[in-house]
Amino acid sequence: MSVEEATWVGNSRLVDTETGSKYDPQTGVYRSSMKLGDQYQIPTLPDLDVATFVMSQFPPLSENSKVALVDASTNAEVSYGQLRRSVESLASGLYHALGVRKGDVVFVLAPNSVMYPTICLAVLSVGAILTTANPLNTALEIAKQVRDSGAKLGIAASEELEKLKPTGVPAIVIHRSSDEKLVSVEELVECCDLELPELAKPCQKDTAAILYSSGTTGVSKGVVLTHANFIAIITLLRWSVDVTAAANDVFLCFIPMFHIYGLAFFALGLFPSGVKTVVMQKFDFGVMLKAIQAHKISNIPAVPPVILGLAKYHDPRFDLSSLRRVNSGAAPLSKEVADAFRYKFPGVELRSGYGLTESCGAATFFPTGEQSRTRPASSGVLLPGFYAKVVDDKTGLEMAPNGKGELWLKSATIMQGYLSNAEATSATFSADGWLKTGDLCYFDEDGYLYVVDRIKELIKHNGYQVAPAELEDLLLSHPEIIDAAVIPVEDEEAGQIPMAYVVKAPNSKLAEGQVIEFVASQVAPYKKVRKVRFISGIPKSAAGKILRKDLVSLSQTQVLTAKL
Ligand SMILES: CC(C)(COP(=O)(O)OP(=O)(O)OC[C@H]1O[C@@H](n2cnc3c(N)ncnc32)[C@H](O)[C@@H]1OP(=O)(O)O)[C@@H](O)C(=O)NCCC(=O)NCCSC(=O)/C=C/c1ccc(O)cc1
Repeated sequence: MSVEEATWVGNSRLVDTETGSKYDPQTGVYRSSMKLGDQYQIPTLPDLDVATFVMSQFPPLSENSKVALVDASTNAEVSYGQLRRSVESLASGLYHALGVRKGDVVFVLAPNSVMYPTICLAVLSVGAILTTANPLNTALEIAKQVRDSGAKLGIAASEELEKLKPTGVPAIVIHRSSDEKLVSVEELVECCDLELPELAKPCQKDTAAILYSSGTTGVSKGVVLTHANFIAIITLLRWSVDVTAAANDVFLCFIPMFHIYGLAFFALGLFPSGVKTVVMQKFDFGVMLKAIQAHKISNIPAVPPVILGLAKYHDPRFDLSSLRRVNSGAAPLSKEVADAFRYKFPGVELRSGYGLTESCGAATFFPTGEQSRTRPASSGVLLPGFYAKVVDDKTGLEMAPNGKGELWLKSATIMQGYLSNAEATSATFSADGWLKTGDLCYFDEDGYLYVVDRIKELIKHNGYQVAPAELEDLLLSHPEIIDAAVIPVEDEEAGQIPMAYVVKAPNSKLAEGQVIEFVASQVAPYKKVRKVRFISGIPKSAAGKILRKDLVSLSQTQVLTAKL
C-alpha cells in the first residue's frame, strides 16, 4: 500500500449538510442522514494500517515545516516533517534494535507530551499493539494490565519506570537518561533509519490497540480495537473537523492521550487535518488560561469539569478571545453548566458529543454550534455510517423517537470484543452484532440523541471510569469488612464520586477514615472512595445482584435527612 494510494484527492468540502438521524419504523433503526463526500470515504483496502493512513494525509512535503505540536511548558515546536521522521526512525528502532514484531503488545505509561503521538504512530507502524494506562495508576493496577494484555515491552516516562519494574517486562524510557543502561525513545529517534521490511506491515483487520474499560458491568477489560476501527474513526474525525470549520483552529490538548478521547483526537486523528496542537503535560486551570492566551487557542476538546471551571472561575485578566469552539465528551454535560458557559462565553460554540472506548471514540456530534445551542441537553446526531437502536430492556422492543431505552450501536468503529473474555463480549453484543452501550437514551423527532441515565454499573469521576466491582473486591479483601457495595454520588465539580456502603464484621471498630485510607492506598486518586456509610446488610436481588438503585435512593435520603 503506497502512501499516495491512501491519500485523499483534494480537500474541497463535498459535504451534504442535512443533519439529524433518520428513524426507520420498519426496522426500528436510526441512522445518520448526513453523507460523507467522496473524498471522505472510509478506505476499504485490506492491507492498510492506521499509521500509514494517518501519515499519508500529513500536509504535503512542501509544507514540512508546518507546526504540528507545541509543548505548552517549553514552547518547543514539532513540525509535520519532524513528526514524520521521528515516527519512521522510532519504528525502525523498535523493529531492528529492540526486536518488536507484529502482534507484540507495547505498554505505554506516560502523561501527555509532544512525544506521545510519535510513540503511538511508531508502535502501530510496526504492527505492534498499543496498550496505554493512566500514569496515576498504582503499581498493582499496572501489573494487572501488563499481565492481562500480555505486554512484551514498556515505554515509560522515567518517573513511572519503577511501577513497571516488578512486572519483569523490559522497558525503555522516553527521554535520554543519565543511566547508560537505559535505552530511550530519544536515542532511537536519533540513531535508527533502517527500512522496515514489507512483511512486517500490519493490515486493517489486525489488532491496533487494547484499551481498558469496565464496559457495562464488572472490572476493567481489554477493549480490542483494530486498524480498521481507527481508520474509520479518523476518517470521520477529519470530516467533522472540515464540516465544523475547525480546519484552521489551534487546538489545546490536556485531555489524556492514554484514553480513547485523547488518543483518537490528539495522538492520531487530528494530523490529517493539518492543525496545530498545543500539548499540556497535565491539566492545571491557570496553565490552561495562560496557554489559551499565549497560543491563541481556538478549539478545546474538553470534559464537563473543565467547562464548569471556565464558566465559574475564568479570570478576566486573561484574554481568551481567540476561543471559538469547545467540545464536551466523556461524561454528561448538564444544561445548567452549558447555560452558564454560554452566558460567560457567548461567542464560543459549545458542543457535546457521545462516545465510548468500545466505539473507538465519538458516535455522535453537533455539526453546528447553533444546533447545539438550541438543544443544550442533547449530545448531537449520529456520525455518518453509524446505526442505532433504542431498546426497551423489559420488552426488547425498538423504541420510536422520544421512547427511552438502552442505546445499541453498529458502525465500522465498533470494537471486536473484550480480550480473552468471551462471556463479557457475548453479554455486550446482541446476537446480530449490536453493541449494547449500557446507557439509557432517546432520540427526539429530529434525530438528536439525549443520554438520560446510566444502566451500566459505572461511576464517572472527572470523566474517568471507576468500576464499582473493582472497589468492592478491594473492600472485601479487608479482614473487618464482610460485605460492600459502591455507588455513584453526584458531585458538582467532578460529576460523580464513589461512595461505599460497608457491612462491618461483628465487634469491628472500623471507622470511615480507615476505610477511605485502605482503598486510597491501593488505587489511583480518581478511584478513591470518598464517602463511606456503614449498613447492616447490602440489599440484593434473589439472584444475589446488588440493588444499586436502592442504595442510590438511600444515599439521597441520607443527604436530605442530614440537611434537616
Ligand atoms: C482535566 C481533568 C477533568 C481534571 O484534572 P485534574 O484536576 O488534574 O484531576 P485528575 O482527575 O486528573 O486527578 C487529580 C488527582 O490526582 C492526584 N495527583 C496528581 N498528580 C499526582 C501524582 N504525581 N501522584 C499522585 N497523585 C497525583 C491529585 O492529588 C488529585 O487527587 P484528588 O484531589 O484526590 O482527586 C482530568 O480529570 C481529565 O483529563 N479527565 C478526562 C478523562 C478522559 O479523558 N476521559 C475520557 C475517557 S474515553 C471516553 O469516555 C470517550 C468519550 C468521547 C466522547 C465524545 C467524543 O467526541 C469522543 C470521545
